[in-house]
Amino acid sequence: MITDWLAEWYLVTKSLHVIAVITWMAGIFYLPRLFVYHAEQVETGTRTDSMFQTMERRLLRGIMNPSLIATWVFGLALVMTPGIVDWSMLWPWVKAAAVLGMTAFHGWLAVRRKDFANGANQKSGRHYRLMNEVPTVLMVVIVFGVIVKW
Ligand code: HEM
Repeated sequence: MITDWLAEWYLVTKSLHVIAVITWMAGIFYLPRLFVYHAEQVETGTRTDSMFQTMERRLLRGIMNPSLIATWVFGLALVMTPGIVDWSMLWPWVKAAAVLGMTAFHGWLAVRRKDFANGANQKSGRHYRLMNEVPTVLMVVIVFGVIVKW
């Protein structure tokens, strides 16, 4: 049975989940910082502009997208592991909402990266600085949710 197998591998799955979370969050926090410098310091069409575009593309495609997929795959494996998630409690619902918010934020960053790649960014450095607070709040909610387990 798959559930027996998931129960046996629970701690390994959880370790892989946390590793994927760390690499995803590294990118989630760093990419908006790159956008701040890109928006404030770099003129469109210069060599520095194309260097920023390369860094942004590689961070998103090489690190963040695979990490998002791994976080979801191992996270859903944990959800299916017997005895781990009690849906009558509050925390799994709060975590689910915050994790969907984090995934939506990732999608927003991907769209903004395309704007920079097309030389069409409209947003200010201040805007990206403010948006950086979104994943911080979500991360606090997720970690307290999954560890304190209200
Ligand atoms: C993407 C969808 C996600 C799903 C389906 C998911 C689901 C889960 C589940 C079911 C557990 C096991 C809880 C337990 O063993 O008691 C877990 C553990 C954990 N998750 Fe997630 N998670 C997701 C994303 C995230 C994100 C984005 C973060 C952090 C920003 C995160 C941080 C953690 C941490 C730190 C643990 C370990 C908690 C502990 O050992 O007590 N997860 N996750």
